[in-house]
Amino acid sequence: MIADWLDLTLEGHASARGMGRIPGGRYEIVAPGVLEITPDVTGPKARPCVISAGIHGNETAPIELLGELIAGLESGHLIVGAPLLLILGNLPAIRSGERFITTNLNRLFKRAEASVTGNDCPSDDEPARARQLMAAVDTFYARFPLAEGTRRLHYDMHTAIRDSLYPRFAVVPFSDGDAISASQWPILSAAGIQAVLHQHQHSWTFSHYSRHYHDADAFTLELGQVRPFGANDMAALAPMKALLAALATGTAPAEADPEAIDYFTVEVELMRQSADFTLCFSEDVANFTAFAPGSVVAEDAAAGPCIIGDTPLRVVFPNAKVEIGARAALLLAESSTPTD
Ligand SMILES: O=C(O)CCC(=O)N[C@@H](CCC(=O)O)C(=O)O
Ligand SMILES: [Zn+2]
Repeated sequence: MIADWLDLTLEGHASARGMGRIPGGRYEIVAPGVLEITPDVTGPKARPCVISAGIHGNETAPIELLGELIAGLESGHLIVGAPLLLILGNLPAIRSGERFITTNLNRLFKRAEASVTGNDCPSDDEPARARQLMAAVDTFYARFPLAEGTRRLHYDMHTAIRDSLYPRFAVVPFSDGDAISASQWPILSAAGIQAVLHQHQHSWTFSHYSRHYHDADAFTLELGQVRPFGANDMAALAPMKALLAALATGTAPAEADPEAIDYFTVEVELMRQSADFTLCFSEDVANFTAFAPGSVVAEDAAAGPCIIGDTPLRVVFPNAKVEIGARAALLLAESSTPTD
């Protein structure tokens, strides 16, 4: 029973391997917390989809969404019609309700460097998990060749630490390859995504991995704010749930006006460079808050002040407590188009 797989995985009792049937297809547990589902017959809009949650252990709404998807597939309410790789990311962190145990898993998705010795990580837990997940994604995408004119897909679902002027938004990882398929914007709009920000440089996140190495349409999706299990506003995520159902059944997702989304590009990736680092605004400043030219947004003993230049910029993911050398905030400019 794959619904049990989710519970047992979260409780730490799941077997590492196992396989069986669900209505319309079969499943295989290919690694702890990694479930591959293969349809008997692919639907008209099928594309190989990686859907991941819990890369940060305290971000529970995406795990609830994944659970609802699996329950629908197992009960036959949804008939699987596309190859799926469903992933629960950082299992020890999910069990302890922490963002991570030793180091941020979502910065380690870089080939041949996940065992990085240079990141001062005292344990191999998260680097080992990154290697395992990269291998699972590689195997999955290799197993299912693409139909003519289709792209691979990866939605890596998260929730944000802070409140946000746009509660649901997508991060588009940087790529020097093909642009994201234009068809994604109306689909994300219908799924309730309100803003999109395009990264301007490599970031070695999980979604970046699928885009950079596999040319997938790949996104980090921020779906509300961090809450404990049971305290999430799942009603606000009903359109996202419907999108996941369409992907899983290989049917056409709903579409809405892509101009309902506001688009941004990253201008500055603010890094914490010293132990003596502070953000010059309060904890309750929401994601996407704009700072006027001349505003000092951070002070760093090594790098000096970070001052907004000639145009206003919006702040996203501000976090003064990140490891030294890690990203402490993104500063965004408004953009008129969704292309990257
Ligand atoms: O709210 C925050 O400060 C962090 C929320 C979060 O985990 N965001 C992802 C974004 C990944 C990306 O840039 O694509 C992260 O920081 O890993
Ligand atoms: Zn996250």
